[in-house]
Amino acid sequence: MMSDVKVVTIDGPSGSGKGTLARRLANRLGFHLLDSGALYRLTALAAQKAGIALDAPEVAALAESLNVRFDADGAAYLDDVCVDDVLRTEQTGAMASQIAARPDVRTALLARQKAFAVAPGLIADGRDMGTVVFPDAPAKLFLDASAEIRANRRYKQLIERGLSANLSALVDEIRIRDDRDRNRAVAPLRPATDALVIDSSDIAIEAVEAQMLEYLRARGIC
Ligand SMILES: Nc1ncnc2c1ncn2[C@@H]1O[C@H](COP(=O)(O)OP(=O)(O)O)[C@@H](O)[C@H]1O
Ligand SMILES: Nc1ccn([C@H]2C[C@H](O)[C@@H](COP(=O)(O)OP(=O)(O)O)O2)c(=O)n1
Repeated sequence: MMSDVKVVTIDGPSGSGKGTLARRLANRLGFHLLDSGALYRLTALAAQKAGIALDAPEVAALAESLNVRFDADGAAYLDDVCVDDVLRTEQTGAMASQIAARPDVRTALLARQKAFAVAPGLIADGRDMGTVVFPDAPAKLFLDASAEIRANRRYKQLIERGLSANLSALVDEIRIRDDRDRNRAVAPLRPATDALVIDSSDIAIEAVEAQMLEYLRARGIC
């Protein structure tokens, strides 16, 4: 039952470190992991593959019937084909942000996200984990960092993967995506009123994790 499951939510804008910290905490605590952004990205890719416009009402039906799975490393499969490389690009992130503004798409993905809450616990990474999907979660975190620092992190990540990147274009893209995610009518990106907000602009990953663990210990999660 949901109440037996310790749900920890981590929300925040692109490049704030949600995915990195969610993985680290899930490994450390032996909890399951929900990468909710991947579901929005997969829906956008499925729409593209089916030739459906991102603003068409058919996208919600597609989201509902999505044939997806994640392997043990978190790599995503759409219709049994690994799509992880294309899934993680900035272009797919931008498409995901567009379809994510549709209320019917968000509703279509809700039950699928809630189903990830399985004992002993879940680390849920996204934009509305603490506000909409798991409003009763006993622990809520919100990660932030300046747009410049987040774009810089993304730049380094892309270069490390051997991909080309343009820093000033990344700053612009991050600002556009932030703006869309923060100002949409349904489930906008914002901290839950009971979330611990951590600005990681000047804090190393290990120190962010230490702050999160201290918060989780204080709430009896670990
Ligand atoms: N506190 C931090 N300091 C420096 N780099 C960080 C920090 N947090 C995350 N990163 C790096 O920033 C990049 C983006 O992090 P990621 O976890 O993918 O962010 P998000 O899931 O919020 O988009 C990764 O390369 C990650 O290693
Ligand atoms: N819970 C969520 C997760 C993602 N989204 C949307 C908005 C985001 O810009 C896109 C992509 O999210 P994702 O977390 O994969 O992106 P980042 O890794 O933070 O760059 O999906 C959302 O609306 N709600």
